[in-house]
Amino acid sequence: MAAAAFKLGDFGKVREERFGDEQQLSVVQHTPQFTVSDLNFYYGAFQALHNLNMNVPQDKVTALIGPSGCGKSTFLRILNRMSETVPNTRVEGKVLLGDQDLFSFHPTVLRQRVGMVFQRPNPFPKSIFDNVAYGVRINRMLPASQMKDRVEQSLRRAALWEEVKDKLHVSALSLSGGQQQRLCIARSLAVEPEVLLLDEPCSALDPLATSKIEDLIFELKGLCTIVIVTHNMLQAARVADYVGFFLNGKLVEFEGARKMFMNPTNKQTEDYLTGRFG
Ligand SMILES: Nc1ncnc2c1ncn2[C@@H]1O[C@H](COP(=O)(O)OP(=O)(O)OP(=O)(O)O)[C@@H](O)[C@H]1O
Repeated sequence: MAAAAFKLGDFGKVREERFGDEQQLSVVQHTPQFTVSDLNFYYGAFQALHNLNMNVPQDKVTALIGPSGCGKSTFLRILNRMSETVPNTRVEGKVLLGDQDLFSFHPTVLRQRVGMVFQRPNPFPKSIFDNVAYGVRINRMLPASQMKDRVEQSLRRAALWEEVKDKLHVSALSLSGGQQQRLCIARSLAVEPEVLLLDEPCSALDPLATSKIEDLIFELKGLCTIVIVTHNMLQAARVADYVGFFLNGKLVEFEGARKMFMNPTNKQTEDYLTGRFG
């Protein structure tokens, strides 16, 4: 998808509206949630990621941007080991979650801590309540008596409670696309993950639903670490604290969002942001 044409000043206006007179963030200021060292990833003989090194800061929003096919989703899927579900793949290098080796976890345990929401909402063919309760139930995280509260809290956090509180037992498939996506976010939040990975969560949504999800991402800041892949540069400017720019499987630049959008270090980053390619 070609990026729309922007001037860096356009991003400055968006940042100011959303963040006011913000400080420039430096990556070293924050505790890393993920520490990525010399990471390579292969689909068969094809190398999709090349020697990635970065710290993804804890309890902040990090946006991953870059043209189609540059490896953003591959990287995101490594962070909760969904990448391993693709046959004939290989990973090299090191990723720490906090101070623990990401690859030492049992994937099911890891995915309780690192939740993921996909591009297209994928509710289960169950009631709204059962969708949200699903992960909590299968992981036996709570007694049944506390489930109602957890479901309500998760739906409230996903800004969906008011719209569904009177129909918790109807099928989730009867909800609109935007509501289904917020339901999937509520389902991920219900297990109280430390990290939420969002792979283009708004690409199938209309502007109103998109703006609700962006507000939600903004509100979740400080409660969990969010890593979002997006093709929408204005969306990245509206929600991100940090931004990583990928190109051809390499991480070209990783910066505080203000610096990235207003004064990128790399010429290729500026060309991508301003729509000269992509
Ligand atoms: N299952 C797979 N098998 C083989 N190659 C794959 C597979 N998934 C992705 N790739 C390749 O890996 C590279 C990176 O793909 P990836 O989906 O990570 O890019 P992306 O930046 O997320 O793209 P987009 O923005 O279009 O979603 C591409 O060349 C893609 O063709």
